[in-house]
Amino acid sequence: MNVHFSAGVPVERAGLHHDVVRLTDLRRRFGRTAALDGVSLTVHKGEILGIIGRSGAGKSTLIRCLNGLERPDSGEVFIEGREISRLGERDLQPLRRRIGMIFQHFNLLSAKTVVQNVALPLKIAGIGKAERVRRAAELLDLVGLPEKAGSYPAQLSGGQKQRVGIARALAANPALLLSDEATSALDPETTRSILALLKDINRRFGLTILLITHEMEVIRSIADRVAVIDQGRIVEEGPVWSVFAEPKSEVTQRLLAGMRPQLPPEIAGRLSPEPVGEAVLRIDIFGDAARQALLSDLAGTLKVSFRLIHGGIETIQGEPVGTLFLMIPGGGEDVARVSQFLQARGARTEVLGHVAGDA
Ligand SMILES: Nc1ncnc2c1ncn2[C@@H]1O[C@H](COP(=O)(O)OP(=O)(O)OP(=O)(O)O)[C@@H](O)[C@H]1O
Repeated sequence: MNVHFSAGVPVERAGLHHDVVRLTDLRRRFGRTAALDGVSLTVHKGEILGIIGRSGAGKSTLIRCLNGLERPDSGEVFIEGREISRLGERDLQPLRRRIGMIFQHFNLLSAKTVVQNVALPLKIAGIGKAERVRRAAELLDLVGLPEKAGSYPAQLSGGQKQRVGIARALAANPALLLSDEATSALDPETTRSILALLKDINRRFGLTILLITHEMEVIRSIADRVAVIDQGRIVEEGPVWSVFAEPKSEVTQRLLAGMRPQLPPEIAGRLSPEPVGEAVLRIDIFGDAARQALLSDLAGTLKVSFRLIHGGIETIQGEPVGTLFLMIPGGGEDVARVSQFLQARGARTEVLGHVAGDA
């Protein structure tokens, strides 16, 4: 495969900027709504940054500020080191080409063939036909659709349309691929294959990707870092595994709720604050704490009995992150000893309550 994402970009622009995007204190109001309320954010070269937020959080306004469709009331938008928020339409055009976009509904031109769709950004950039066709064929190879060059979008599946969208977005060698809910209209299996393709392109060619989504699953699958946006503010930001391991904001905790092990409802429904029967202990572990033989050490060292009732450990970006639920019979003393033992090993523990009788 002979695809060079720096080809055609002057060397001084291709190599200089460690940060592809930098937003500083971005603000945009619509009447009384602060769509962006002081957003500062950086997208580093070569990374996949995921921005997640609920409906109305400010994601679309952020994207529009990034590609110059919206002017912020204040703050700055740097693309490859150049401030764009006050540029006129003429100066914006070449800068917009530095950002390739893929969309939820693909936005392909239905009257044009696949190869024409992919080559369109090159045509607009004034590239000659032979070069356009060569480059489009190369990109269709990259996204696994060489045989569909002459097809029309209506003849493709959703996943194939998005592959064409990706090829088109990459045609003009962008510095940044901006993915706006690009897998939201796809079934889970197709979503996985599109995300795998994006990750592969990121790893092989160092392409910087900014993913906008409302699905934590998308973030977990491929992002390196995540920023959580709510009511126009970034409420949490960090490496994906660490935000999954220790979500600090309530919004992040809610977004993660369906993805982390939860206490089974039949036990949750019987929880009582009264210290009777068995105590239910929640244990959150990550990193080194999750690499140890924590439970067998606990049983061997403290000689307390307990049972594991639910939980799991998954690997995110190579880091183990997990939640376990134990039931511990006996008095509060044992529970305190167990908690202390686990905390000393780096785990977080919380006594959720007690369950009387057989659970
Ligand atoms: N042109 C506009 N006029 C008035 N209000 C707007 C406009 N654009 C956005 N808003 C408001 O700003 C807030 C942020 O909207 P935005 O579309 O950026 O959120 P979003 O996170 O993209 O939501 P969604 O995921 O539903 O697309 C919302 O309260 C929205 O109603």
